[in-house]
Amino acid sequence: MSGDRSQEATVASAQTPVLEVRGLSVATPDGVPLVHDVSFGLAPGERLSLIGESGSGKSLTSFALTGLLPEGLVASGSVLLDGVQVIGARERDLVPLRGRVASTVFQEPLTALDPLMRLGRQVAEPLRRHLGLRGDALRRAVLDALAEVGLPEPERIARAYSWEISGGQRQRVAIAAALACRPRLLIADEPTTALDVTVQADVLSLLERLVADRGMSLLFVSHDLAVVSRMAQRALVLRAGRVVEEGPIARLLSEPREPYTAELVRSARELDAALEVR
Ligand SMILES: Nc1ncnc2c1ncn2[C@@H]1O[C@H](COP(=O)(O)OP(=O)(O)OP(=O)(O)O)[C@@H](O)[C@H]1O
Repeated sequence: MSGDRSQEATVASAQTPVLEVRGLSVATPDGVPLVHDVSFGLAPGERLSLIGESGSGKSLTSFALTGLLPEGLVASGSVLLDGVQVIGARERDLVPLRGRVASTVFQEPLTALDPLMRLGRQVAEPLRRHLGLRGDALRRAVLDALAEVGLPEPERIARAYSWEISGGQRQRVAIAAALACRPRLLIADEPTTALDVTVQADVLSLLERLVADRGMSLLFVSHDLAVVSRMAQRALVLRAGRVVEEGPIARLLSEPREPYTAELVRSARELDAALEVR
């Protein structure tokens, strides 16, 4: 009987949408709208991208999903994360969701990592808090998490500080910490923009592999259409805080309906062509 019930619970959780966003808006304290009426959903294992030029509201939208908006900004509408309402929730009700249900990897790993704390402790933190691991089990889980993101010599990296390793390695450590507790959703906000071009491709391959192997849902935030078309199946195009177009990426690239999307596609192609000429 209890076996049946636990099986039912697993099935129900696999079917619950990971994320359901309805009419999400973000405004300044004096009411200036920065994000307006954004809606979308993410099914288990689905990969969606938010694209748009700088300042279009991609980051504020992604911060609002886990209640991480900058001080003073106000979110309204509805964000159901694994069935839990994020808008208006108390901070102490959101903490258990971050890292456990949804994790964010940011553009600049230096801001995600504490320069005064050994990297191993930073990967250990979510494993201790969410999974209650201690002692040897915790040490092993930290080394496994570092090895899984392709870091050589995980023991050395665990003892190092963030300023002692390269930018690409730092982003791998940030990914290890974000994914240590096997969240259902990864929010990746321009995760390779701050990295050298040679390292970018490796980090994208790593994210692709982890998302596929674990059947995670992915919200991939980027201004770079080439990267987006590799990482996601569907995209929302944001402009000045509003969704102007959405659909499968192949269709957005071949038949953009909005002039703004067409412009994004055109500048991406121009950049590609310029690189080929060189
Ligand atoms: N704390 C804040 N207070 C007031 N306005 C803000 C704040 N943070 C962001 N904004 C404004 O909100 C708009 C959307 O910003 P957001 O960072 O979401 O854009 P973005 O599309 O992620 O751009 P980028 O790719 O440059 O990060 C911008 O006009 C930005 O100036």
